[in-house]
Amino acid sequence: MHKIVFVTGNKGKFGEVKEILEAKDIEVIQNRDGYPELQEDDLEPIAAYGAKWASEKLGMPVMVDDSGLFIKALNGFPGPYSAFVEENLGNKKVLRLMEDEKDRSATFKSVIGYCEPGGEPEVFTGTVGGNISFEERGTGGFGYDPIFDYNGKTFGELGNEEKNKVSHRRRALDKFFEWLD
Ligand SMILES: O=P(O)(O)OP(=O)(O)OP(=O)(O)OC[C@H]1O[C@@H](n2cnc3c(O)ncnc32)[C@H](O)[C@@H]1O
Ligand SMILES: [Mg+2]
Repeated sequence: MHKIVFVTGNKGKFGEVKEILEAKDIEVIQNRDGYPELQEDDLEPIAAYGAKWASEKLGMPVMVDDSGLFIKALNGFPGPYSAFVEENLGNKKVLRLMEDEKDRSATFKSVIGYCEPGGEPEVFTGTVGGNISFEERGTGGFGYDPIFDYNGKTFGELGNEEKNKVSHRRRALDKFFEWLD
């Protein structure tokens, strides 16, 4: 049986990952110490570096999840700056930026970084396409979920179980499981 430390300060991410991993008989423990986040245009190098750094520091197999929302009409913004934008601007301001945009398409992306002490990091990427809604809807999930419309319902309206079947995070974790086996 695998036992993995998930380094994240995000309660929503941890809850989702725990549910998905436990169904696969993988034990996951949260560590909130964080890791140095590289300033990069994409998420893969950030997740790879974070996983390597934290596994060496903790001396255990570690996973991290660097994720973000890429909005087409905003040239991929907030992308790697998703955490900063969520904390400092919030969903209402993102909706304001999108006020006059007809093309509402957006991609959620999750990059799982995994590393064992002394090893090299692996990364697994999952994406899901949707549209930025015109208003916040739903109270489930976290972060950008209330403004990400997937087939007519926002991730905030879907509920955890449904979100976990189709989310970017789920798709990245499925690749991770395939590799782990
Ligand atoms: O400690 P870490 O794991 O870094 O937690 P974080 O919240 O800082 O996470 P990121 O650096 O990966 O930034 C991603 C941002 O995108 C948001 N986000 C990521 N996945 C999401 C999801 O499934 N639904 C809604 N928002 C999401 C998340 O809340 C952050 O604001
Ligand atoms: Mg972060």
